[in-house]
Amino acid sequence: MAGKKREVQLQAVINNQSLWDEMLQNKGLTVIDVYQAWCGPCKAMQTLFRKLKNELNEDEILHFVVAEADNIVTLQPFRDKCEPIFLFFIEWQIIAKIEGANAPLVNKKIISLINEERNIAAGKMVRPQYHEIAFVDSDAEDTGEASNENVDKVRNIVIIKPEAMVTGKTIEIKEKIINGGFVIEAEDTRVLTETEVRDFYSQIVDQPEFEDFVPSMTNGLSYILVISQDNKQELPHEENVPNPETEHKEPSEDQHEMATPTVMKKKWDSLQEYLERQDISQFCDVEENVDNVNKLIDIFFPDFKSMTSLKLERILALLRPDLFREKGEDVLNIIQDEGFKILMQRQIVLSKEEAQTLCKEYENEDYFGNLIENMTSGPSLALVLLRENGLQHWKKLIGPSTVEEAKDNLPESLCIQFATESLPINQLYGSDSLEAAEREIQHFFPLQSTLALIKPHVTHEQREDIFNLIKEAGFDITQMKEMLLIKEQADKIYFKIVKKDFYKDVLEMLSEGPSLVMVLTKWNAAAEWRRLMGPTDPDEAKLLSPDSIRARFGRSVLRNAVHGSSNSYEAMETINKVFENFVPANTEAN
Ligand SMILES: Nc1ncnc2c1ncn2[C@@H]1O[C@H](COP(=O)(O)OP(=O)(O)OP(=O)(O)O)[C@@H](O)[C@H]1O
Repeated sequence: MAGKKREVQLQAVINNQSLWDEMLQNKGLTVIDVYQAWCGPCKAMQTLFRKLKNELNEDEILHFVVAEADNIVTLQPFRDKCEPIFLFFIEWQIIAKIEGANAPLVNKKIISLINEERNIAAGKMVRPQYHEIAFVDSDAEDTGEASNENVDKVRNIVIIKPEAMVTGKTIEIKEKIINGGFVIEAEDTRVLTETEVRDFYSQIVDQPEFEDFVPSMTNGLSYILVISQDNKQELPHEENVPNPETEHKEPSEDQHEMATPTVMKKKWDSLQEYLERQDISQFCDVEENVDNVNKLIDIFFPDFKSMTSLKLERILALLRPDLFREKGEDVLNIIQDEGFKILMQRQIVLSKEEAQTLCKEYENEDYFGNLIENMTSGPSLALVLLRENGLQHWKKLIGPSTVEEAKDNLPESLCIQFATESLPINQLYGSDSLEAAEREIQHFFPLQSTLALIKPHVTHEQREDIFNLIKEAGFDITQMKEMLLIKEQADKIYFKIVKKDFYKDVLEMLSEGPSLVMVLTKWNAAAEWRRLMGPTDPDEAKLLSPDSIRARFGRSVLRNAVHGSSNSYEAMETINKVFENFVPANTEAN
């Protein structure tokens, strides 16, 4: 009972308009936790509020209230939201708003406003001219970094031309775009139709050379990307601004440096400008006009709007070695229960440099040395997670970076749940922003290419189904051509079995019609493609891997629908023979 009484005193309940009007008479600072009747006030913040009230309220200038949005007209814009919202009320005005249970931020805000109130009362400062904040009823205003997303995001469409595709430039271009701090929101490889080429180049269709240009755009695969840049990105600190003199410098072959989370926060004037500076603008064309971009998104990515309204976000998460070893399974279960889809996962023993980059925020702590030793002592688990509002949700789920901070403010966070004796830090890591996530994913899950083949017996309809499976599995089709595989060509692909008795049957089967030969690219492509193909014998595939391509489209061991390189080394060799001039992605074999 005593505890309950304390709780009532901590936050006065405002659940109708007249109580709200009464509250407006409060002296000092009032912190309003806006809630909905159906999801209740934010419990996670009560420990912090209690602590602050004990520490700061001797002169009774700090008040906490919970206010029910459904019954108070002023709070109408906050109805139908379950994300906690905190309003800061001083002198008849709401002067600040924080969305989400961001304890450190709320803590800082309260302390600074109370200090200000005391200085004003002591005559040390004049009350500032407050500007009451406007409440906007917008779903885009959701939380933290995502607020005003549509206003602050600039989208461009980029087409990487067929002539660049055949040399494998796509991978380099994509890497540079990500390293420039841009986000690839959608991507697709396809042979453009004439109409699509005319739509994309609508500004130059009247030029005399245009008709000669069209075939060069329809004679092979193009790569189409929707790329966004966050207008709100702050300019980097002085030391992080890339030096224009050294900006073009490529890393050496054996140098796989991890981009630090802050280095790339450069706000470019435009994507076009950035591509030019990187010497890659000749391989691709950019559409920047907002109306044209929207029109082209509808043409190339009809599902884009519904996808982005879901705010599906990809992030990198990491379980540090102690946690992964002792409670990895438990954490993976929680991740899935929280609605995250695990797109990729791998165990990785971090290098010292990688550990230092990931632990940069602790570098001034006396335990930093131990931390680096611990981080490099055994495998961590790196994960790529996908979820609606993934970035914010993961941050909230794992809590702040140290146990100390989490203990007071977020006792239910994974930081506290999985705290260890050995180190006072959060055993889980997550990307800081979507831009950082893309760079970290690229670092921990480097791209690799493999050679894939669809055999002649596969019908056109089945090919389409296979393309869909390939795309759903996250592969880029980086290169593709139809080939009638006569012996000379077939030997390049099947060099491992040319001496086998059944090879003549393979040659006969391949001579029945054109095969479709492709380069597929994603992290761990060779192994992932073999997993998607399934066992060699379709009957075995039906038993062991019923969703695999061979189980679904294979007819016999010989006519088993598809082929793939055995490993990344074989892939490199074969791709070089079949697609001359093509530079495949293969960081593993480099
Ligand atoms: N005993 C056999 N009789 C007839 N054809 C066979 C036989 N064994 C393999 N093949 C054919 O030769 C291809 C290559 O054989 P290999 O042993 O390299 O199989 P794999 O590595 O599982 O499959 P792939 O190389 O096609 O991805 C198989 O995909 C299959 O079509």
